[in-house]
Amino acid sequence: MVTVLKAGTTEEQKRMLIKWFEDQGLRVHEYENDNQTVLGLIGDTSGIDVEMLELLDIVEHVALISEPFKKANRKFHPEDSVIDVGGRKIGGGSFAVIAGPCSVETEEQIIEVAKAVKASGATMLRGGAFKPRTSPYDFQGLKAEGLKLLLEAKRETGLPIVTEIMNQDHLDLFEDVDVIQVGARNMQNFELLKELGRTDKPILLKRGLANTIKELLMSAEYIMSGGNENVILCERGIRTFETYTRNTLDLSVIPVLHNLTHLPVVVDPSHATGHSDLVEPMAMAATAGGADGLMIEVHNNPPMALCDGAQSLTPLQFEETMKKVRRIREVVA
Ligand SMILES: O=C[C@H](O)[C@H](O)COP(=O)(O)O
Ligand SMILES: C=C(OP(=O)(O)O)C(=O)O
Repeated sequence: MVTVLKAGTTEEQKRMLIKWFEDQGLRVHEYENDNQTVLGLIGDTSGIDVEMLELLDIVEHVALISEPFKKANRKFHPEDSVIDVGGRKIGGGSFAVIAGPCSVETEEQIIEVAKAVKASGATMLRGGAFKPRTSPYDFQGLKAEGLKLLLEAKRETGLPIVTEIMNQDHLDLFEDVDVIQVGARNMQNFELLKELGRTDKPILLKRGLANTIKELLMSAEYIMSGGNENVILCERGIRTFETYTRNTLDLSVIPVLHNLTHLPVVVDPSHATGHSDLVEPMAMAATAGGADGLMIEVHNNPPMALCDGAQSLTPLQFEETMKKVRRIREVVA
Protein backbone atom coordinates (compact mmCIF):
# COMPACT_ATOMS: atom_id res chain seq x y z
CA MET A 1 0.00 0.00 0.00
CA VAL A 2 1.22 3.53 -0.70
CA THR A 3 -0.08 6.73 0.85
CA VAL A 4 0.48 9.93 -1.13
CA LEU A 5 0.53 13.06 1.05
CA LYS A 6 -0.95 16.40 0.05
CA ALA A 7 1.35 19.30 -0.77
CA GLY A 8 1.66 21.47 2.33
CA THR A 9 1.74 18.58 4.81
CA THR A 10 4.00 19.67 7.63
CA GLU A 11 6.94 17.62 8.84
CA GLU A 12 5.18 17.11 12.17
CA GLN A 13 1.95 15.85 10.54
CA LYS A 14 3.97 13.45 8.41
CA ARG A 15 5.96 12.16 11.42
CA MET A 16 2.72 11.58 13.35
CA LEU A 17 1.25 9.56 10.48
CA ILE A 18 4.45 7.53 10.09
CA LYS A 19 4.45 6.82 13.82
CA TRP A 20 0.84 5.66 13.61
CA PHE A 21 1.70 3.28 10.73
CA GLU A 22 4.67 1.96 12.71
CA ASP A 23 2.43 1.38 15.72
CA GLN A 24 0.31 -0.84 13.43
CA GLY A 25 3.42 -3.01 12.92
CA LEU A 26 4.24 -1.61 9.47
CA ARG A 27 7.57 -0.42 8.13
CA VAL A 28 7.44 2.84 6.22
CA HIS A 29 9.56 3.69 3.21
CA GLU A 30 9.39 7.40 2.41
CA TYR A 31 10.25 8.92 -0.96
CA GLU A 32 9.48 11.88 -3.18
CA ASN A 33 7.70 11.38 -6.51
CA ASP A 34 6.69 14.30 -8.75
CA ASN A 35 7.23 16.67 -5.82
CA GLN A 36 4.86 14.65 -3.66
CA THR A 37 5.76 12.72 -0.53
CA VAL A 38 4.88 9.06 -0.81
CA LEU A 39 4.84 6.62 2.11
CA GLY A 40 5.30 3.01 1.05
CA LEU A 41 3.93 0.63 3.67
CA ILE A 42 5.64 -2.69 4.12
CA GLY A 43 4.01 -5.46 6.11
CA ASP A 44 0.47 -6.68 6.67
CA THR A 45 -1.80 -3.75 5.72
CA SER A 46 -5.03 -5.72 6.02
CA GLY A 47 -5.87 -3.94 9.30
CA ILE A 48 -5.69 -0.46 7.73
CA ASP A 49 -9.02 1.20 6.97
CA VAL A 50 -8.27 2.75 3.57
CA GLU A 51 -11.41 4.90 3.49
CA MET A 52 -10.62 6.35 6.90
CA LEU A 53 -7.05 7.04 5.82
CA GLU A 54 -8.23 8.86 2.71
CA LEU A 55 -10.42 11.11 4.84
CA LEU A 56 -7.39 12.56 6.65
CA ASP A 57 -6.63 16.18 5.67
CA ILE A 58 -3.06 15.43 4.74
CA VAL A 59 -3.73 12.38 2.52
CA GLU A 60 -4.08 12.90 -1.24
CA HIS A 61 -4.83 9.26 -1.98
CA VAL A 62 -4.06 5.69 -1.03
CA ALA A 63 -3.14 3.06 -3.59
CA LEU A 64 -3.07 -0.67 -3.05
CA ILE A 65 -0.09 -2.40 -4.55
CA SER A 66 -0.59 -6.03 -5.30
CA GLU A 67 3.01 -6.94 -6.15
CA PRO A 68 4.49 -9.06 -3.41
CA PHE A 69 7.92 -7.46 -3.72
CA LYS A 70 8.18 -4.14 -1.94
CA LYS A 71 11.80 -3.09 -1.35
CA ALA A 72 12.79 -3.97 -4.89
CA ASN A 73 9.69 -2.33 -6.37
CA ARG A 74 10.15 0.75 -8.53
CA LYS A 75 6.79 2.06 -7.32
CA PHE A 76 8.33 2.51 -3.87
CA HIS A 77 11.63 3.80 -5.21
CA PRO A 78 11.26 5.50 -8.58
CA GLU A 79 14.93 6.43 -9.04
CA ASP A 80 17.43 3.82 -10.28
CA SER A 81 19.56 2.37 -7.51
CA VAL A 82 23.23 2.98 -8.02
CA ILE A 83 25.46 0.42 -6.33
CA ASP A 84 28.92 1.61 -5.40
CA VAL A 85 31.58 -1.09 -5.48
CA GLY A 86 34.82 0.42 -4.23
CA GLY A 87 34.19 3.58 -6.25
CA ARG A 88 33.00 1.72 -9.39
CA LYS A 89 29.33 2.44 -9.86
CA ILE A 90 26.65 0.31 -11.43
CA GLY A 91 23.11 1.41 -12.28
CA GLY A 92 21.50 4.77 -13.02
CA GLY A 93 23.54 5.24 -16.20
CA SER A 94 26.80 3.79 -14.86
CA PHE A 95 27.83 0.66 -16.76
CA ALA A 96 29.99 -2.07 -15.24
CA VAL A 97 31.92 -4.83 -16.96
CA ILE A 98 32.74 -7.77 -14.72
CA ALA A 99 35.23 -10.06 -16.45
CA GLY A 100 37.54 -12.91 -15.58
CA PRO A 101 37.80 -16.66 -15.57
CA CYS A 102 35.08 -19.05 -14.56
CA SER A 103 37.40 -20.39 -11.86
CA VAL A 104 40.53 -19.18 -10.16
CA GLU A 105 43.11 -21.84 -11.06
CA THR A 106 46.59 -20.51 -10.28
CA GLU A 107 48.17 -17.24 -9.17
CA GLU A 108 49.71 -16.70 -12.62
CA GLN A 109 46.38 -17.36 -14.36
CA ILE A 110 44.26 -14.99 -12.28
CA ILE A 111 46.81 -12.19 -12.29
CA GLU A 112 47.42 -12.48 -16.03
CA VAL A 113 43.68 -12.43 -16.78
CA ALA A 114 43.05 -9.61 -14.28
CA LYS A 115 45.68 -7.40 -15.93
CA ALA A 116 44.39 -8.21 -19.41
CA VAL A 117 40.72 -7.49 -18.66
CA LYS A 118 41.61 -4.30 -16.84
CA ALA A 119 43.63 -3.11 -19.84
CA SER A 120 40.57 -3.71 -22.04
CA GLY A 121 38.26 -1.71 -19.78
CA ALA A 122 36.75 -4.19 -17.31
CA THR A 123 35.67 -2.47 -14.11
CA MET A 124 35.59 -5.57 -11.87
CA LEU A 125 37.26 -8.96 -11.78
CA ARG A 126 35.28 -12.18 -11.51
CA GLY A 127 36.59 -15.60 -10.59
CA GLY A 128 35.03 -18.60 -8.90
CA ALA A 129 36.69 -20.04 -5.81
CA PHE A 130 33.76 -22.18 -4.62
CA LYS A 131 32.35 -23.78 -7.75
CA PRO A 132 28.84 -25.18 -8.08
CA ARG A 133 29.46 -28.16 -10.37
CA THR A 134 26.92 -30.58 -11.78
CA SER A 135 29.27 -33.48 -11.15
CA PRO A 136 30.97 -34.07 -7.82
CA TYR A 137 33.95 -35.41 -9.81
CA ASP A 138 34.53 -32.10 -11.60
CA PHE A 139 36.84 -29.33 -10.37
CA GLN A 140 35.20 -27.80 -7.30
CA GLY A 141 37.36 -24.67 -7.10
CA LEU A 142 40.36 -23.72 -4.96
CA LYS A 143 37.99 -22.54 -2.21
CA ALA A 144 39.70 -20.37 0.47
CA GLU A 145 42.98 -20.47 -1.46
CA GLY A 146 41.11 -19.16 -4.52
CA LEU A 147 39.80 -16.21 -2.52
CA LYS A 148 43.35 -15.39 -1.43
CA LEU A 149 44.50 -15.41 -5.05
CA LEU A 150 41.61 -13.13 -6.05
CA LEU A 151 42.66 -10.68 -3.35
CA GLU A 152 46.21 -10.88 -4.69
CA ALA A 153 44.88 -10.01 -8.18
CA LYS A 154 42.94 -7.13 -6.63
CA ARG A 155 46.13 -5.84 -5.00
CA GLU A 156 47.95 -6.06 -8.35
CA THR A 157 45.26 -4.38 -10.45
CA GLY A 158 42.98 -2.42 -8.12
CA LEU A 159 39.96 -4.18 -9.62
CA PRO A 160 37.17 -4.97 -7.13
CA ILE A 161 36.43 -8.70 -7.01
CA VAL A 162 33.20 -10.61 -7.56
CA THR A 163 33.00 -14.23 -6.45
CA GLU A 164 30.35 -16.78 -5.62
CA ILE A 165 29.30 -17.97 -2.18
CA MET A 166 27.55 -21.33 -1.84
CA ASN A 167 27.24 -21.71 1.90
CA GLN A 168 26.50 -19.11 4.56
CA ASP A 169 29.00 -20.81 6.88
CA HIS A 170 31.73 -19.47 4.55
CA LEU A 171 30.69 -15.84 5.00
CA ASP A 172 33.68 -14.95 7.20
CA LEU A 173 35.99 -15.91 4.35
CA PHE A 174 34.25 -13.33 2.12
CA GLU A 175 35.03 -10.36 4.36
CA ASP A 176 37.35 -8.70 1.84
CA VAL A 177 35.35 -9.67 -1.24
CA ASP A 178 33.75 -6.63 -2.91
CA VAL A 179 30.67 -8.25 -4.46
CA ILE A 180 29.30 -11.58 -3.30
CA GLN A 181 27.69 -13.56 -6.10
CA VAL A 182 24.72 -15.84 -5.56
CA GLY A 183 24.77 -18.27 -8.46
CA ALA A 184 21.83 -19.52 -10.47
CA ARG A 185 21.71 -22.75 -8.51
CA ASN A 186 21.36 -20.92 -5.20
CA MET A 187 18.92 -18.21 -6.23
CA GLN A 188 16.29 -19.76 -3.98
CA ASN A 189 18.56 -20.84 -1.16
CA PHE A 190 16.54 -18.74 1.24
CA GLU A 191 18.72 -19.30 4.32
CA LEU A 192 21.73 -18.07 2.34
CA LEU A 193 19.75 -15.05 1.07
CA LYS A 194 18.61 -14.16 4.59
CA GLU A 195 22.18 -14.33 5.85
CA LEU A 196 23.37 -12.07 3.00
CA GLY A 197 20.59 -9.65 3.94
CA ARG A 198 22.37 -9.15 7.26
CA THR A 199 25.58 -7.99 5.55
CA ASP A 200 26.17 -4.66 3.85
CA LYS A 201 28.05 -6.12 0.86
CA PRO A 202 26.81 -5.68 -2.69
CA ILE A 203 25.20 -8.94 -3.80
CA LEU A 204 25.07 -10.05 -7.43
CA LEU A 205 22.01 -12.27 -7.61
CA LYS A 206 21.81 -14.52 -10.66
CA ARG A 207 18.49 -15.68 -12.06
CA GLY A 208 17.93 -19.38 -11.44
CA LEU A 209 18.05 -21.94 -14.24
CA ALA A 210 14.28 -22.15 -14.44
CA ASN A 211 13.01 -19.21 -12.45
CA THR A 212 10.52 -16.53 -13.36
CA ILE A 213 11.19 -12.82 -13.12
CA LYS A 214 8.87 -12.62 -10.15
CA GLU A 215 10.80 -15.36 -8.36
CA LEU A 216 14.06 -13.49 -9.04
CA LEU A 217 12.57 -10.34 -7.53
CA MET A 218 11.27 -12.24 -4.52
CA SER A 219 14.78 -13.59 -3.93
CA ALA A 220 16.13 -10.02 -4.12
CA GLU A 221 13.42 -9.12 -1.62
CA TYR A 222 14.80 -11.72 0.84
CA ILE A 223 18.15 -9.92 0.82
CA MET A 224 16.68 -6.43 0.88
CA SER A 225 14.11 -7.10 3.59
CA GLY A 226 16.97 -8.19 5.82
CA GLY A 227 18.44 -4.69 5.49
CA ASN A 228 20.88 -5.05 2.60
CA GLU A 229 19.58 -3.04 -0.34
CA ASN A 230 22.78 -3.39 -2.41
CA VAL A 231 21.46 -5.94 -4.85
CA ILE A 232 22.47 -6.32 -8.51
CA LEU A 233 20.32 -8.65 -10.63
CA CYS A 234 21.87 -10.86 -13.28
CA GLU A 235 20.25 -12.60 -16.24
CA ARG A 236 22.33 -15.63 -17.28
CA GLY A 237 19.94 -17.53 -19.51
CA ILE A 238 17.16 -19.92 -18.60
CA ARG A 239 16.33 -23.54 -19.44
CA THR A 240 14.11 -24.00 -22.48
CA PHE A 241 13.55 -26.80 -24.99
CA GLU A 242 16.43 -25.38 -27.06
CA THR A 243 19.67 -27.31 -26.70
CA TYR A 244 21.84 -25.64 -29.32
CA THR A 245 22.80 -23.00 -26.80
CA ARG A 246 23.60 -23.89 -23.19
CA ASN A 247 20.67 -21.77 -22.01
CA THR A 248 18.29 -19.34 -23.70
CA LEU A 249 19.20 -15.72 -23.09
CA ASP A 250 16.05 -13.85 -22.08
CA LEU A 251 16.93 -10.35 -23.23
CA SER A 252 13.42 -9.03 -22.71
CA VAL A 253 14.11 -9.36 -19.01
CA ILE A 254 16.14 -6.13 -19.19
CA PRO A 255 13.26 -3.74 -19.99
CA VAL A 256 10.84 -5.82 -17.92
CA LEU A 257 13.07 -5.59 -14.85
CA HIS A 258 13.74 -1.91 -15.45
CA ASN A 259 9.99 -1.33 -15.36
CA LEU A 260 9.45 -3.39 -12.24
CA THR A 261 12.49 -2.57 -10.16
CA HIS A 262 15.06 0.12 -9.48
CA LEU A 263 17.86 -2.44 -9.09
CA PRO A 264 20.65 -2.62 -11.71
CA VAL A 265 20.48 -5.42 -14.26
CA VAL A 266 23.58 -7.22 -15.52
CA VAL A 267 23.65 -9.78 -18.33
CA ASP A 268 26.00 -12.76 -18.48
CA PRO A 269 26.23 -13.82 -22.14
CA SER A 270 28.84 -16.50 -21.30
CA HIS A 271 26.62 -18.79 -19.23
CA ALA A 272 23.61 -17.81 -21.34
CA THR A 273 25.08 -19.13 -24.58
CA GLY A 274 27.80 -21.60 -23.56
CA HIS A 275 29.69 -20.85 -26.79
CA SER A 276 32.49 -18.29 -26.99
CA ASP A 277 31.50 -17.25 -30.54
CA LEU A 278 28.03 -16.22 -29.31
CA VAL A 279 29.29 -14.16 -26.39
CA GLU A 280 30.16 -11.01 -28.35
CA PRO A 281 26.86 -10.67 -30.26
CA MET A 282 24.85 -11.27 -27.10
CA ALA A 283 27.03 -8.85 -25.11
CA MET A 284 26.30 -6.24 -27.77
CA ALA A 285 22.59 -7.05 -27.78
CA ALA A 286 22.37 -6.82 -23.99
CA THR A 287 24.17 -3.47 -24.05
CA ALA A 288 21.84 -2.18 -26.75
CA GLY A 289 18.87 -3.47 -24.76
CA GLY A 290 19.72 -1.29 -21.79
CA ALA A 291 21.67 -3.59 -19.45
CA ASP A 292 23.54 -1.81 -16.66
CA GLY A 293 26.49 -4.12 -17.07
CA LEU A 294 27.93 -7.35 -18.40
CA MET A 295 29.56 -10.36 -16.83
CA ILE A 296 31.92 -12.06 -19.28
CA GLU A 297 34.16 -15.09 -18.81
CA VAL A 298 37.74 -14.62 -19.98
CA HIS A 299 40.51 -17.21 -19.74
CA ASN A 300 44.14 -16.95 -20.81
CA ASN A 301 43.99 -20.47 -22.28
CA PRO A 302 40.34 -21.51 -22.78
CA PRO A 303 41.01 -25.05 -24.09
CA MET A 304 42.87 -25.83 -20.85
CA ALA A 305 40.31 -24.16 -18.52
CA LEU A 306 39.23 -26.33 -15.59
CA CYS A 307 35.63 -25.18 -16.06
CA ASP A 308 33.59 -23.53 -18.82
CA GLY A 309 36.42 -23.23 -21.38
CA ALA A 310 33.98 -23.44 -24.30
CA GLN A 311 32.25 -20.21 -23.32
CA SER A 312 35.39 -18.31 -22.31
CA LEU A 313 36.87 -15.54 -24.45
CA THR A 314 40.60 -15.11 -24.83
CA PRO A 315 41.93 -11.74 -23.63
CA LEU A 316 42.24 -10.67 -27.28
CA GLN A 317 38.63 -11.61 -28.06
CA PHE A 318 37.55 -9.75 -24.94
CA GLU A 319 39.42 -6.65 -26.07
CA GLU A 320 37.58 -6.75 -29.42
CA THR A 321 34.23 -7.29 -27.71
CA MET A 322 34.86 -4.35 -25.40
CA LYS A 323 35.54 -2.07 -28.36
CA LYS A 324 32.14 -2.94 -29.82
CA VAL A 325 30.36 -2.69 -26.48
CA ARG A 326 31.82 0.78 -25.96
CA ARG A 327 30.53 1.88 -29.37
CA ILE A 328 27.06 0.65 -28.53
CA ARG A 329 27.17 2.42 -25.16
CA GLU A 330 27.91 5.68 -26.97
CA VAL A 331 24.62 5.25 -28.85
CA VAL A 332 22.37 4.07 -26.03
CA ALA A 333 23.81 5.89 -22.99
O1 LIG B 1 30.53 -21.15 -13.66
C1 LIG B 1 30.61 -22.26 -13.59
C2 LIG B 1 29.64 -23.23 -13.16
O2 LIG B 1 30.12 -23.83 -12.04
C3 LIG B 1 29.46 -24.16 -14.27
O3 LIG B 1 28.83 -23.47 -15.30
C4 LIG B 1 28.79 -25.38 -13.76
O4 LIG B 1 28.39 -26.20 -14.78
P1 LIG B 1 28.81 -27.70 -14.91
O5 LIG B 1 29.32 -28.19 -13.61
O6 LIG B 1 27.57 -28.36 -15.37
O7 LIG B 1 29.92 -27.73 -15.92
C1 LIG C 1 28.35 -20.57 -11.76
C2 LIG C 1 28.25 -19.43 -12.39
O1 LIG C 1 27.19 -19.02 -13.09
P1 LIG C 1 25.66 -19.48 -12.99
O2 LIG C 1 25.33 -19.48 -11.55
O3 LIG C 1 24.97 -18.44 -13.78
O4 LIG C 1 25.60 -20.83 -13.61
C3 LIG C 1 29.35 -18.45 -12.42
O5 LIG C 1 29.12 -17.30 -12.80
O6 LIG C 1 30.46 -18.85 -12.04
